[in-house]
Amino acid sequence: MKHEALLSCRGLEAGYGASQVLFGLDFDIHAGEVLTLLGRNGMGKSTTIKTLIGGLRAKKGEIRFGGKPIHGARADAIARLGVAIVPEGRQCFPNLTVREHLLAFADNRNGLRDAWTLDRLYGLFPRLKERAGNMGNQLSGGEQQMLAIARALSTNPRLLILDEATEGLAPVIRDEIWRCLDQLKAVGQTTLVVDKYVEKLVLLADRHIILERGRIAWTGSSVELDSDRGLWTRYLGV
Ligand SMILES: Nc1ncnc2c1ncn2[C@@H]1O[C@H](COP(=O)(O)OP(=O)(O)OP(=O)(O)O)[C@@H](O)[C@H]1O
Repeated sequence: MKHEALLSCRGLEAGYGASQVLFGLDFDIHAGEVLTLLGRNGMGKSTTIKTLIGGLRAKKGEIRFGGKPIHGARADAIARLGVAIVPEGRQCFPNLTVREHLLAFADNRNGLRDAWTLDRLYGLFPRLKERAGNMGNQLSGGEQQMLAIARALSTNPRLLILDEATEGLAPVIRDEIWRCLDQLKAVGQTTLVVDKYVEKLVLLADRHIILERGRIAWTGSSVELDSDRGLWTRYLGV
């Protein structure tokens, strides 16, 4: 028997005021899976994420996390259940050191095995260990992004969400983020990724959802997406 999904959406509709953006999304994220949300600009990826994390209220439909309904729950309550987001734009604190960032939010309230300790986080991002005593405002953009990911992991989330985590980063730093994703997948961290580097994501992720004007246009495995370049041109503009 298949286990219940960690997160499931049914008939999810959301938007801003009178303008509807999501028109009935149905999808599941299973524990241990790396899932991507793909689609051209303005197709509803960020809106989907905002709705999942309680930043925007669903107009219709259902979101369940760990079996509990969370549509209608507040963002802080959803975070406490174990959903952590690495937002676009990183948002590090200028006056906290790297180490302080990683300790200030550290928690394992959901009792995950193999919790993310400071040592494990430094193992994932050796660069952060070298910069442990530096303030947030002394870090490069790439280091801030690594710190944002490490900080989210320090809360030991059951679901990690990366929203355009490689946006604006130099290729060499982007590679660090891909390497991190690969390691997260190897240790079974359930992760939802929004990013535009499809050629990397088919190597790193298990499954993909393509959004087209607020609807799921296609969903399938990395092998399926990799072998159907028509999807790339039709829906992803690559
Ligand atoms: N705060 C907002 N108020 C009103 N409309 C919005 C708001 N945020 C997004 N939209 C609209 O919702 C639609 C979906 O946007 P969304 O940001 O979810 O797309 P996206 O797929 O994440 O694309 P992008 O990569 O450009 O962010 C777009 O038409 C956008 O203009």
